Amino acid sequence: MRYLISGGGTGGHIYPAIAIADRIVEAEPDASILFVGTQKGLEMELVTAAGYEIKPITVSYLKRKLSLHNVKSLGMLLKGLTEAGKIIRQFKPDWVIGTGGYVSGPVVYLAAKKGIKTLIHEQNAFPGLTNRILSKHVDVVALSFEEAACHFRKKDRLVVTGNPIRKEYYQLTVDEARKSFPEYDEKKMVLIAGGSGGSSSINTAVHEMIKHSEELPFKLLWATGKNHYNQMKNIIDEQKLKQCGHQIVPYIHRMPYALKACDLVVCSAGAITIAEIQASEKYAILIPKAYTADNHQEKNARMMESCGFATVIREEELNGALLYQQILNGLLEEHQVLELTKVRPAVDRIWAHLRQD
Ligand SMILES: CC(=O)N[C@H]1[C@@H](OP(=O)(O)OP(=O)(O)OC[C@H]2O[C@@H](n3ccc(=O)[nH]c3=O)[C@H](O)[C@@H]2O)O[C@H](CO)[C@@H](O)[C@@H]1O
Repeated sequence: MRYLISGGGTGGHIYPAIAIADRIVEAEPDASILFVGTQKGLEMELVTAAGYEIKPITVSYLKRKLSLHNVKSLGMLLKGLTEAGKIIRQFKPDWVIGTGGYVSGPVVYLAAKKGIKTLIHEQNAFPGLTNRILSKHVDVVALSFEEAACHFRKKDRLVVTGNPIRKEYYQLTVDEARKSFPEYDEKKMVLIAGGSGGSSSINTAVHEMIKHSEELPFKLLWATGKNHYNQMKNIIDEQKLKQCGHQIVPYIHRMPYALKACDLVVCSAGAITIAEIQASEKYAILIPKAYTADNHQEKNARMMESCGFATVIREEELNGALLYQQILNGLLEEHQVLELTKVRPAVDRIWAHLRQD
């Protein structure tokens, strides 16, 4: 079978698409898979690194109010629809799958109009605009949370699958993962990341905390986010940081290993990151990004907190001293983590729907 997959913009849309592709290939090794993204998006790098072919189309996001930007975006959307149409005609997919982000809009919409089978996946309890529009046209709307259902009108096509994550999260052992990080052997390893784009509030608090980094009883693996990296490197004493055994990087490419190896995670509360933390069986300090649609990151974080799997710090109360204290508490106390054996991987549920024609 032939599968065209589109999802982009941020890691939270791209990694689920890769996880679904990996599951398809596992079940159907001779399947043909092609991704569609935008030239500027993170998807070009991440999808290629995962070993799949990706073709670009031209699209841009729409602002919620009238603006010159929207006039330009509509022009780009028309161009994107033409380009998506050409890719669909040439590739002749049996299924078209969208995992959100505005790039998936024209691809999935055109495929549905042409009568090709379509599935979209929504990662959050509050669905994104592209998926809400597409849901009226597609065959299957796969949800990660039951709570998302009330935002969709056509209930007959909704299925709850959970969030698909890459299989390494279920397969890696802590011992295997730790071999990739021998430098953290004698102190606890704390992983810090602010989602695929990084978080300036987390970076600022970490910077405040590491001013006295030689005294910290743990070592950091700190991903600043690519756009924040140069600025952070300019204001911290990187040499001193290194001497104390901490690492600062723009982006962690081997996140399954880092998450499995670490003793504690500090991160923002994107839906995919949370699914990965659960699968890695780690306790987390979650700092939800405050400006997300319907404040969905705080809802994700509170759900983890209410189950006892995380401590939540709101961005407005975050500072270096509080972060330090919560990391110490997180490392010292015994915490409960999700029992993985009770969870059926979401990719299996999604695959079950793709298999039914
Ligand atoms: C600001 C915003 O609206 N963010 C949204 C976006 O975030 P974002 O892309 O940050 O989404 P997530 O936190 O869910 O996922 C980030 C992904 O990037 C990976 N990663 C991250 C950092 C790094 O250095 N290396 C790395 O590999 C993580 O392991 C994860 O797989 O999509 C998510 C899923 O739709 C939403 O829940 C988030 O609210």
